[in-house]
Amino acid sequence: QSVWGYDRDNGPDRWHENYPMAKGDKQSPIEINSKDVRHDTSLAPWHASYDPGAAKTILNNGRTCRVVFDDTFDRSVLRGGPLTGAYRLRQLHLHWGSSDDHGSEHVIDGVKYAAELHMVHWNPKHGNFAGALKQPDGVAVVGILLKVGKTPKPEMKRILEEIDNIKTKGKEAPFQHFDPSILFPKSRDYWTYHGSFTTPPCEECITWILLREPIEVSSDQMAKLRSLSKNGENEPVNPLVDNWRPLQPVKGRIVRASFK
Ligand SMILES: NS(=O)(=O)c1cc(F)cc(F)c1
Ligand SMILES: [Zn+2]
Repeated sequence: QSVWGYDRDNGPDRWHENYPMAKGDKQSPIEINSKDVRHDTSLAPWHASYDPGAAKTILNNGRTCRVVFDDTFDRSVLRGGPLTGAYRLRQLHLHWGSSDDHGSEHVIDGVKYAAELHMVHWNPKHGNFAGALKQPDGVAVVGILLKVGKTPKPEMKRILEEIDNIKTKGKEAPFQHFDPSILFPKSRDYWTYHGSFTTPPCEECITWILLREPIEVSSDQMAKLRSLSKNGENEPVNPLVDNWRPLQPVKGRIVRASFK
């Protein structure tokens, strides 16, 4: 029984065999087509108030690089936008490609970005994260697109500097005193739609808040991400790349924009 992944024998086309939700009609990611987007003037701005002390560790789980936060109380929260109430920051992670011309999960008017960063928050009215997964308003993910450019965002350095300590699957390192809101681009413009986890169990519990403005990383920083291995330290190196899910059918969903 092979655990899910992104290879031929355990990849996105086979996830539905163990995770039936993968064939649902509110799956993510999707392509954002500006011509189909509706500008919703009633959409409020979103606000993140994160406690840098909530950051705990960074780990390589063989499928992504993930930073974990203390979410035992309303310590780092996301409010506003399409959301009702305060959602607690639980973790952030990334998806990226094997080269700079692809790797993001969401695609914007046909454009693929080198990577996509997800900040995962859950609604404490549902008790715990596992309970929130079962609710349509259970989880909110802020998605940030990463593009390769000449003026990389210095704030990304902190995460990428840690990569050397978590090269192989299962490696974890302390990651403290980190406020992820420094990663946000200048503009707060966003698209929002209702969708799912882009990985198993593919539960349809996510209010996506996808930021319109990408942040910049350098090609060297992308190479650093690609130096992570899917395998453990005593196994052959298996580059952790292309951990993105292909586009899923929109199935009539409306994507709203906070901007004109
Ligand atoms: N990629 S994603 O943001 O939909 C996601 C969120 C999550 F909480 C756990 C996952 F495994 C994946
Ligand atoms: Zn993700």
